[in-house]
Amino acid sequence: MTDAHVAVSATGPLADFNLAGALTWADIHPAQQLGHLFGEKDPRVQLALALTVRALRSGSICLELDRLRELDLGEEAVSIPADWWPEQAGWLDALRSSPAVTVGDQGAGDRPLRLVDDALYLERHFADQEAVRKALLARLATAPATGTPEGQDAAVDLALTSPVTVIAGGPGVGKTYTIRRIIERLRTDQPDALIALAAPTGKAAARMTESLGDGSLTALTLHALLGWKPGSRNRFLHDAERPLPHDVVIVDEMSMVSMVLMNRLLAALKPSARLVMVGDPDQLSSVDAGSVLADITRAPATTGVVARLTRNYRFAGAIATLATAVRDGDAEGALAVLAGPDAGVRLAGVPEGSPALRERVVSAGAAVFEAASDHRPADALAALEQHRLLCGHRRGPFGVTHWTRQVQNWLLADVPGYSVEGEFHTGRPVMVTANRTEFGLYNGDTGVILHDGDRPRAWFSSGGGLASWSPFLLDGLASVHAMTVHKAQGSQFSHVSVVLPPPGSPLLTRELLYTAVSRARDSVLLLGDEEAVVEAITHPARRMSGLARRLG
Ligand SMILES: Nc1ncnc2c1ncn2[C@@H]1O[C@H](COP(=O)(O)OP(=O)(O)OP(=O)(O)O)[C@@H](O)[C@H]1O
Repeated sequence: MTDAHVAVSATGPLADFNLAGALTWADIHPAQQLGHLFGEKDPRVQLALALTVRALRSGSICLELDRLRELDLGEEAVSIPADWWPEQAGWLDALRSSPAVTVGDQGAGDRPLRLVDDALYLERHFADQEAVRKALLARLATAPATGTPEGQDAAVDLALTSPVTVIAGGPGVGKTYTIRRIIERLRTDQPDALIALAAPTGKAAARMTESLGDGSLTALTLHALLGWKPGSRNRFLHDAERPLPHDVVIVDEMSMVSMVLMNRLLAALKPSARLVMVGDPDQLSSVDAGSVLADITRAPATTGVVARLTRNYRFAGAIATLATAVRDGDAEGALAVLAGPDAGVRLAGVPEGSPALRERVVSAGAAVFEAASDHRPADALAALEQHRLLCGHRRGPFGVTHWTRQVQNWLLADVPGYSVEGEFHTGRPVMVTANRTEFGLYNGDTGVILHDGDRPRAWFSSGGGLASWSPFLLDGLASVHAMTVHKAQGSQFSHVSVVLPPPGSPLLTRELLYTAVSRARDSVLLLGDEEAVVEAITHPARRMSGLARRLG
């Protein structure tokens, strides 16, 4: 392999894992630094550090040494031969006696690594997790003693009194509806309470504002709420010394909140403030490391403050049955729904040759193109939301890049008058790839190109209305004939088609399939074979994290 990532100076296990594609220079470099700075020459300790950094990159807070086989070593990694892994007892001993490792949850934390419950952390991430744990336990200690709250009424009652409330449930169970009821109750019962609404992304915050809809409260990103300091990654104006003034903070789309951000949020709440966390713990977790919502809802300590919403008010039928089977790990049930009489859910083989996919993509693309050509922006945007092609991968034959090109070719072949001449051709669906708050646009927002005479304009739905800008001002627009499942999180479409990652892909997980399926309102077409479906359902992407266990 002649990859720029190959760490030429590595030797021993680091070099082996590097050549196998499981560790890159970014993982190995800190391990080598450890050798220089702490005199730690034991290759097993260096390997453990490199793997911990690697695990962080795929979202794990720590490296659980007894779950190494489940470690996500990336898209390109070949499977690691069993005899490459150091023998575990000896490996743990080497870590325990290393000058670079603090052992146990006490102690100064002046070493770069920490070993707790046979899980290895970078000290900074252990500190974040520990701070989150302690802050949650302190809040739980003053929570009212209830049984297991279930349903919307219990959720509202809890949010009115408990220092911490979790409202957990899938799409359409009334999470937004319940937030609205909480706000109404607060306004009558606790009219002096200062309320903040927040979400992890700009797009989610904009959607929260819109769906709560009376304009009296605006949701902010968590970064904006906490007073992010430009140029710093995770430093904020509000912290324990300068807490937020709010009495109640309601955070939506909690599944996307990382451990470090959760720590900053908890630190910035004044002691009397109540925190209401809303989200779907079964969806994909944050881009940054952590699986905070899933951890919190799983820990026995939080049973009394997690209100689960299960009744679906939006859709019944095959999509809901499929989503539930996927979530519950019921592969047989999922295959039965896919093979059943309801055409709303279907499994089709090899995507390239799938006439069903081509038909969906072309009819959706044609509708967007027709409306754009007739200069009907509202119709073009509505048509764009009718169907979305989702991929697990970005690159390769199952990825967004390949499928964007494929869809374009289908449209060129099948839609009369369709042309891709010029960068901003009529009907091109575009996606904003960075927050552009000056335009009211957020990373992940989608729009369509229309023409005013010969000038292209990019049209978006914005704040309940329509808005358009010159696409040249919005640099970084991408074509959105296909998008990743990750990017689609928080959005729904009438019809969804999903190119499944191939069997063996580390991205083929239960959470990915559940998130993809639950984006659909009216129909979902899965592209892949039964093996891929079964593999996804039987592989929960359990990120490694000590939070659930240490919360108790
Ligand atoms: N108790 C209820 N009575 C009547 N209608 C309800 C109730 N709860 C929710 N709904 C309706 O069901 C639909 C879905 O609710 P809502 O949008 O709040 O779900 P959600 O959990 O926020 O979904 P998503 O996560 O997809 O945003 C909405 O139209 C809402 O008005």
